[in-house]
Amino acid sequence: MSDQPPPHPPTAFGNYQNDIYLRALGGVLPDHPMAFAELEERAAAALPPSVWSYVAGGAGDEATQRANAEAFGRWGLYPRMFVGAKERDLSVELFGRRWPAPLFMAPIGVLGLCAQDGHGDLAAARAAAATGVPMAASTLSVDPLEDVAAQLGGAPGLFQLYTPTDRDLAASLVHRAEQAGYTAVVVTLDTWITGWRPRDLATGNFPQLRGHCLANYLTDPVFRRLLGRDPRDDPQGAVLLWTQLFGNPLTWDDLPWLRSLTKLPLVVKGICHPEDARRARDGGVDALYCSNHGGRQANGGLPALTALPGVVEAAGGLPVLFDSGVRSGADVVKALALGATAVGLGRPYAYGCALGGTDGIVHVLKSVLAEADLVMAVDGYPTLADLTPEALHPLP
Ligand SMILES: Cc1cc2nc3c(=O)[nH]c(=O)nc-3n(C[C@H](O)[C@H](O)[C@H](O)COP(=O)(O)O)c2cc1C
Ligand SMILES: O=C(O)C(=O)c1ccccc1
Repeated sequence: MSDQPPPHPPTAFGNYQNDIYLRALGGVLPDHPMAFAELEERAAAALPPSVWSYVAGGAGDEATQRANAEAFGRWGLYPRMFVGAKERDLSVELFGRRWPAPLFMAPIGVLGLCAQDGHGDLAAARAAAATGVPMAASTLSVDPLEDVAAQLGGAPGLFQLYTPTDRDLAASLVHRAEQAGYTAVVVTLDTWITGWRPRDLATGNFPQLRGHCLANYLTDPVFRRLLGRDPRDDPQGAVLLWTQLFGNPLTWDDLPWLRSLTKLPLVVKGICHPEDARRARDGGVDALYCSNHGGRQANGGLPALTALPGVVEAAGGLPVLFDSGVRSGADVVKALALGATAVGLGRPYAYGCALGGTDGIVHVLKSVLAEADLVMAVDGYPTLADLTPEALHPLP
């Protein structure tokens, strides 16, 4: 991965709208859905049922998952007039790189399986290359993290770490991410154990247990040493070893060790309580990531958007990444106004991947960015600095 910034001007995302209308004048309509509801419906039809239920499903009766998305409806943006927000600048500096917009692809473990060709992680990396939108690559990928990084084409990549119980394996994964050119390490804290997921339980489906998305382990020298033989000679043994190594119930005592693993910026994902935000900041992390894993892990939780302002306040100026329930450009703008530094898109880009691989993901990213840009234009917020909590009014 080169250090060159991606060749995308950090502006005028709204032009995607013009492109679509112009193509339509020539008789060509968009290949992919323009509304989230249709995107979801078509992805449901396109994906094998087991992949669909894994991706779309969540914990318990999915009340928290729904609440994540509904929370955006409880805020309204004030439109401001006579601003003349003719040019918008959505670019943001993060982890030593300039991002074209405060949007990134959240880590999605089974993304690989969402693509028709079975290589969704590579599709997402190519979509990052095509748009400049950074990708957070999951530990659980079909293709090894090095192969994913090789497709990023200069767009920033973040490596998401599921911290294994074996410290040497953790160090090896992080070292590989550094070598491959990722610009930050995101440690996910809320998934050392799998939440209660009725859809997956009803179908007895858990992709990793069937050996899917384990490439980062199978290619790892430490994992292979622990396995004691070539994983191809013992695929069952490899999955069994993975189940033993995957989930590490970390405590605050582990944070100094996590911090010592890398000089790259360290981000902790799953922070929703202000006290946790303060402790993580005091423990030397470089950024917080407010998320409830899209309601996949624990039902009965508060919407991540509701937790965001408390995390931002406790962050004391550290960047705060955010995801969970973002479905549109307007949602992105609201999360930014509530203090997010950058916003992660989750399921929607996985659905784009299901419908059209790289092309489908590019369409989803461009649509979300175009809407965010046009909301900022129409409502009179030309820069990210204009998006403050004062831009929002709570709805009854
Ligand atoms: C199918 C699927 C797999 C996921 N895998 C991971 C993962 O490997 N690592 C991680 O940190 N988060 C993972 N997440 C959580 C996302 O990063 C993000 O927090 C979540 O998708 C946000 O919710 P939303 O998609 O409803 O907006 C996954 C989410 C989905 C839908
Ligand atoms: O499905 C997920 O959300 C996920 O990230 C995961 C990964 C491994 C075990 C359990 C959940």
